[in-house]
Amino acid sequence: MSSRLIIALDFATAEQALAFVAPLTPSQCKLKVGFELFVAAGPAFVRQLTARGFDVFLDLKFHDIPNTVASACKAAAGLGVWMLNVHASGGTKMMQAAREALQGFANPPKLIAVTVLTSMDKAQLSGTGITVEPAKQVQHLAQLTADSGLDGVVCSAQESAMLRQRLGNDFLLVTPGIRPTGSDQGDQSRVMTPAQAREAGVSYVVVGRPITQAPDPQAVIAAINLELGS
Ligand SMILES: O=c1ccn([C@@H]2O[C@H](COP(=O)(O)O)[C@@H](O)[C@H]2O)c(=O)[nH]1
Repeated sequence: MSSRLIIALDFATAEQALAFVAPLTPSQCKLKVGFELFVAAGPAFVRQLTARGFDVFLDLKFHDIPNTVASACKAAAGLGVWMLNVHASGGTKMMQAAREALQGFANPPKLIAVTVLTSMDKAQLSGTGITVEPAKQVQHLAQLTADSGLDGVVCSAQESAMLRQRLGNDFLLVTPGIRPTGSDQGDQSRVMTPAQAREAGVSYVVVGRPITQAPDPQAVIAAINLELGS
C-alpha cells in the first residue's frame, strides 16, 4: 500500500532539502514543495524529486484571475508533479479554468483547492470578514470545489468526517495541521493526530515540522505511517 503521508519540505535551500530526502524512499512518503523551497530552489529541484520516483505535491496555492491561474497550472503540470493546488476562494470560474488547463496532459496532476487555512480559528477567520464557523466555510468552499470538477480539497482533519459524508469516497481530503501526540502545535489551529485523521476518513496527511525538526525523522515517519495504517 502506498503511504498516505505527505512530508512538507519547508527548507530554505535545495541542499538542506536534499540532505533530508536522501535516506527516504517513495514507498515511505510523498513530498510537498511549498513557497519557501520553490522560491529558493525552483523547478529544477522539483524535477530532481520526481526523477527519484517521488510523488510531488506542488503547494503553491494559486489565487489570481482565471487566465493567470490556468497558465500557472499548465506550467506546474509540465514539471510532472503528482498534485497541485489553487485557492477555492478564487471562485468557480478560476477553478474551472485551472481544471481545463490540465486536460491536455496525458497524466494530469491531481488538482485540489485550499478551503480555510488550518492555521485559522474562528477569530482569525472572522477578522477577514467571514463570520461563520470555520467548518461551515470549509463545507461551502469544498462544495464549490466539487461543483467545479476538481479532485479534492485541502482542509483540516477536523472537517474531514463531515466532508467525507457529504462529498463521497472519491473526493480527496488532504489535511495539514497534523500533530502526533505530544508534538508542538506551533502556528496551527485546527489540529488532529494522525490516528484521529485516519478515523475521520482523510485521504492524505501533510506533516512538516514534527518530522523535519525531529532528532530522528525516520522514527517519526515510521510511527505516523503505523498510525495511518500505511
Ligand atoms: O491550510 C493549510 C495549507 C497548507 N499548509 C502547509 O502544510 C504544511 C504544514 O507544516 P507543519 O510544519 O506540519 O505545520 C506547511 O508547509 C504549510 O504551508 C498548512 O499548514 N495549512
